[in-house]
Amino acid sequence: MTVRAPAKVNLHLGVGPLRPDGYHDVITVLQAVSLFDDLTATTLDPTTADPTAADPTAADPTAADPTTIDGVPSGDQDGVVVTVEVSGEGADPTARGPATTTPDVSIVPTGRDNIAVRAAHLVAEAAGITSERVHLTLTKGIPVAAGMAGGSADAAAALVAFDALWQAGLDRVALAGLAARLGSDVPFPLTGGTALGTGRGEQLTDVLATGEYHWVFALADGGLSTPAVYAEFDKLSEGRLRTGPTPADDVLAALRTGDPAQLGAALVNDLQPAALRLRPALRRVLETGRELGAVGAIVSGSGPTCAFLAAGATESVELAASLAGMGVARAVRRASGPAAGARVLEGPDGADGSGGGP
Ligand SMILES: C[C@](O)(CO)[C@H](O)COP(=O)(O)OP(=O)(O)OC[C@H]1O[C@@H](n2ccc(N)nc2=O)[C@H](O)[C@@H]1O
Ligand SMILES: Nc1ncnc2c1ncn2[C@@H]1O[C@H](COP(=O)(O)OP(=O)(O)OP(=O)(O)O)[C@@H](O)[C@H]1O
Repeated sequence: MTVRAPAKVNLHLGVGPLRPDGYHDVITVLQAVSLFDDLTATTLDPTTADPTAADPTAADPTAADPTTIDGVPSGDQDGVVVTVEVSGEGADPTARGPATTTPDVSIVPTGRDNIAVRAAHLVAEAAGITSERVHLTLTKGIPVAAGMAGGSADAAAALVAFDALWQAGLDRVALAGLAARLGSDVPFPLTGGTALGTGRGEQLTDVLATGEYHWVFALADGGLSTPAVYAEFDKLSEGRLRTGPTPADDVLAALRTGDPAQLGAALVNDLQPAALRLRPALRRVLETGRELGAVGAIVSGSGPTCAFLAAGATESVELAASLAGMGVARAVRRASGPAAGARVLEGPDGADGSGGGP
């Protein structure tokens, strides 16, 4: 069973003050873009050891209660064992070179703190599955800790995959409820397209959007931690009277016209000053993209990826080539939006699932 899920870019990210629960109210407009992670779930014979698997019982040092991680069952209480193998973006570099002692947010964990594993345990709980052994292969095209919701895409893909694999019969509303328990960004890659997010970003409504948008992403070396960027936002807001998050009217109006130049001029990210404080070098990346003709330039979500909107497909090819030539980014990727949400590429029997998905 293989499920593909998309990355996102925030076209508007208005952030309100810190709430008592540690989150911020946001008003955000999210667009899914054609950078994808593929998740393949393979049911294993419970009696066969998997030599490629990481230790599934490796403890999460941050988990005080070993039976849950952030309120989500960890799997310790049942016989559901999920192992993980990662390739592409964020695959553990210690597999290729000397071990590093510094924790690196841009490395994808392969233990039970992988968000796709946590999603699997949530579906197991909902479906009453108590004993299964599954191996997950994550083929990551979405950069990690990059502000493009790669982990959230994997979680959404896992929800869709395990719902189908274990015949849990979860409808869209039930899947979105489990997604919101895993993270504020997780409901969006289930549906994809373009949507308005409120609350902490998890409450989604459709928006009227016309046209196809051509994006160029400048990927950075290393990631940024989302909580650290929100904390920096709070520091920068100290002493300022912040009311609610800024509304997204300009972006919503631009999306109705389908005009990239209008959308480019309307892009807003309230987390951008915080991301730039933590990564001052991103200023030059944004300036370079603008100088090279991007009609919009913004830090994607919590960063450090910079997102550039091009006037059209041809312009995006030129912009990507020029940006790559300037050497301001680790890598440059082109993508278009809106992209579809999480969908089954191949069913459990190897059948093409292109007509399927939630
Ligand atoms: C920056 C965005 O990517 C924009 O879409 C999202 O707001 C982040 O969503 P996410 O990565 O799914 O974040 P979560 O896993 O829900 O929360 C991680 C941490 O980010 C901070 N956080 C997240 C969402 C939010 N509305 N307010 C916050 O302050 C909190 O410190 C929280 O503990
Ligand atoms: N399947 C996964 N893929 C990527 N990161 C994961 C995964 N599972 C857990 N993580 C952890 O989650 C952290 C955030 O990774 P992610 O790629 O989702 O960041 P992000 O794109 O900045 O998130 P967002 O845009 O939703 O704030 C990473 O530091 C990583 O250690």
